[in-house]
Amino acid sequence: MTTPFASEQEHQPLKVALLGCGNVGSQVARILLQDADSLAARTGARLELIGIAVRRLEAPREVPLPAELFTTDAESLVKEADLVIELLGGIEPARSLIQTAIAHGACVVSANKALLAAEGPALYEQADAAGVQLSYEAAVAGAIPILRPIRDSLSGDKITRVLGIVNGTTNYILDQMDSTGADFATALAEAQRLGYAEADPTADVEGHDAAAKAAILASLSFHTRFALPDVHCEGISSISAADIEAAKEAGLVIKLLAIAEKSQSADGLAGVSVRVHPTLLPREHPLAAVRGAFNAVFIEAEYAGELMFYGQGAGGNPTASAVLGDLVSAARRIVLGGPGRTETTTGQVAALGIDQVQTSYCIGLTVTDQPGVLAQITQIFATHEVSIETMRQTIHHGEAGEPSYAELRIVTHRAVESALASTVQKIRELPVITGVTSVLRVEGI
Ligand SMILES: NC(=O)C1=CN([C@@H]2O[C@H](COP(=O)(O)OP(=O)(O)OC[C@H]3O[C@@H](n4cnc5c(N)ncnc54)[C@H](O)[C@@H]3O)[C@@H](O)[C@H]2O)C=CC1
Ligand SMILES: N[C@@H](CC=O)C(=O)O
Ligand code: NA
Repeated sequence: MTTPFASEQEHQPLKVALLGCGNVGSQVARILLQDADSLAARTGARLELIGIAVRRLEAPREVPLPAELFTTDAESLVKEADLVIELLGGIEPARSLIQTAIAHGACVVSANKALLAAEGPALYEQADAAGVQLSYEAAVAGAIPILRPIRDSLSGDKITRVLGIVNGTTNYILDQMDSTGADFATALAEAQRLGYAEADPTADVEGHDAAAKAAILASLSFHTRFALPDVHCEGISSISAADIEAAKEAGLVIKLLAIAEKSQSADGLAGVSVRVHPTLLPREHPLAAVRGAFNAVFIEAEYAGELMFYGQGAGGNPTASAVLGDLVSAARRIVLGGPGRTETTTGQVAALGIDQVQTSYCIGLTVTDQPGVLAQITQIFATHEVSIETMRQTIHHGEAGEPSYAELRIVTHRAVESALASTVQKIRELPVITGVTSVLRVEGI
């Protein structure tokens, strides 16, 4: 019986350069060395790790690796390689080193969503022109195979909507706050300790990491290059314990979602809305069950219907799994020959601004407890053509002469964001309103 890689014995080893030896890089190096035989069998050529670019040769390392592999000369290392794995993070020198690798004919594997969201189109074009592969499965939802299914398995379908929990750190924080009552700072510190968070966790907490992933997901799903400025981004730093508690009472859960969906602006322009923001979901929604640092991407496609991809979106080993999958795939292409995968940009749809988004909203208000208050509020909703789905009122009776007040939680039908914003603005101006405690978007109701 012949193996698919009859040339296995003959093909010369492929030289692999690794840039970065942090959480992910150290695990990639370990697996490349430890699983060298099985990787060679699957690839048809040995994947020979020729060097690891680091900042300091003597830095203490949690994963023991042969000292002779370390170098501080990333540039020279890249020029010798057939395959380059970029796990430095950040824009520079990652971008220049990837450009050098491509110019020298190397295939590149990267997990750097920040770079790909900012500079992806230029890099893909350079790679296409050079006939080499630039792969980045690890950049979105870590270990979960999601980019390849969107690009390849669903290439005969039409994706209409993508909803993703694509940042493990924020999902971990929100889940800890929801399930254990942990405070924000403690949950964040634990996510950092577990290796989920970015070097600067602001990128996680403020939604920038998820926004970069949303741009990549939207680009592949809608065959159009979306970049970071196309993504509306709100993080979770304004989510309070009270918001979590109120959501719980209403049978909802707060998740930071990356959303990319086909939509239409008020004036009929077809486009795609790409956004990241805290979102209320019913507790029975499949994404509500995604706990801890896990990620999941929920896709709606015209023919496939609903699909959900679930798994570990962060951490050294899970991310290394996706990196190595890309590496083996790129190496096989070198062994077998043939063209690499290319991005398609045939969609050319417009990115819609956040003011044109249509979704449901949950608005928390505190109001004075007096006759006619609800009528004033509902009148404003009616004037702005925002339809109310449910309204819940809790009266708090004042103690020791304090006046009583009411807490209102109003959930709307789908409404246009700009109309909702004007509604909330007018409500704030009502003398009977003592506070707008939260305005959160709702999906899945
Ligand atoms: N940690 C995770 O769970 C995931 C990380 N990623 C991405 O993978 C990449 C790597 O992430 P981590 O390993 O977590 O980061 P890290 O911060 O643990 O590792 C990066 C390493 O690169 C080194 N480095 C930075 N600039 C360098 C330079 N100029 N020369 C030599 N070394 C340099 C740093 O000293 C550090 O050791 C990032 O792009 C990140 O966004 C993607 C998915 C999940
Ligand atoms: N910091 C990111 C790591 C993976 O991309 C996260 O928390 O998900
Ligand atoms: Na992935």
